[in-house]
Amino acid sequence: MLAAYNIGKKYKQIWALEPLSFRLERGIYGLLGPNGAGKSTLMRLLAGLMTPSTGEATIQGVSVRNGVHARSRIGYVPQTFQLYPNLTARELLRHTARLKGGASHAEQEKEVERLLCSVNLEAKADRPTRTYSSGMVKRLGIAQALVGSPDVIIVDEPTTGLDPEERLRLRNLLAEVAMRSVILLSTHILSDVETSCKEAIVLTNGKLRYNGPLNGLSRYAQGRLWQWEASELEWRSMAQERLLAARRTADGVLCRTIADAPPTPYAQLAEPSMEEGYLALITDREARLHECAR
Ligand SMILES: Nc1ncnc2c1ncn2[C@@H]1O[C@H](COP(=O)(O)OP(=O)(O)OP(=O)(O)O)[C@@H](O)[C@H]1O
Repeated sequence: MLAAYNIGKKYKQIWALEPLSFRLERGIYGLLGPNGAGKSTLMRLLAGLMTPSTGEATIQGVSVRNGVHARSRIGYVPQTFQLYPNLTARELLRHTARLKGGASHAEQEKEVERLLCSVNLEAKADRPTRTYSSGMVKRLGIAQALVGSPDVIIVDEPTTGLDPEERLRLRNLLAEVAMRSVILLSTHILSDVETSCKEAIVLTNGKLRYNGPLNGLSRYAQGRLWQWEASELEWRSMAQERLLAARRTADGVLCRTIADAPPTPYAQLAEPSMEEGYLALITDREARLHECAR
C-alpha cells in the first residue's frame, strides 16, 4: 500500500537519508532511531512534503508527489503542529474536511463530530485553539490527520504531551484506524511501539538498519546481554552509562549490560528484551550495518 523505492535525501553532498526501499501494508509500524537518524526526513519524504534526491514513494502505486490525488490519501502530524490560533477545533476540522473534499457537506459535518469525539475534544471544540494545552493540540493534530480516512497516516512523536488516559485513548483509536490504513509512528518511547506496533523500521545515521517484526529486535542482543548482582559499592564504581538497567535488590543492585565478553566473572547471559535488542542495534558498529530482517 505504501511503498518506498530507493528513496533518499541529501543536502549538498551529505546523505540525510541514504536510499532505502520498503513496502508497508495495513497496520501500525514504529519508526525508531536516535536523534539525527533521518526519521523526520523519511516521514516528510513519505508525506510528499519534500522532494527526494533519488527514488520515490507511492501509495497504491501513485506517487506521493502527485498533487491533490496522492496528498488526500495521506495524513501527517508533525512533531510541532502549527495551528491558526483564532480558529476553534471544530472550525479547523471543517476547514480541513473542505480542503480534502470528496464528501458531501452533511458527511463532512458528521465526520468532524466523530473525530472531535474520538480525540476527546468535543467539550472544548468551540474554544480558540490558542487556549489549548499541548496535549489538546496534539490530539487536534491527530484528528486533523484522520479527516477523509486517508490510506496512510504518519505521526511524529504521537504521545508527547499526552497523559496516560489520553495515551490509551489514542492507542485504541489508532488500532481501529489501522484496520484500514497504514500508520507510521515515529517515537523515542519504546513502550509505545511495544504496545501498538507489530513491526518496526530502525534508522541510524541516515541508514536503514532494521525492517521487520518487533520481536526480531531482541536477537541483536542475543548472546551479549549480561546480568549480575553487584554490591552497592561495586555498582557505584561502575561506568553507569554502560548499564542498560540497574534495579535495587535485597543484597545489592541487579545490573544488565551488553558486551561481547562477561563484564564481571560472575555475570551470566540473560534473555534480552526488545528494547535491549534495539539498544544493541543502534549502538553497534559498521559490522552490523544493513542487517535487515527482510
Ligand atoms: N535542511 C537541512 N540541511 C542540512 N542537513 C539537514 C537538514 N535537515 C536535516 N538535516 C540533517 O539530516 C539528518 C537527519 O535529520 P532528521 O531531522 O531527519 O533526523 P531525526 O531522526 O528526525 O532526528 P530527531 O530524532 O532529533 O528529530 C541530520 O544529520 C540532520 O542534521
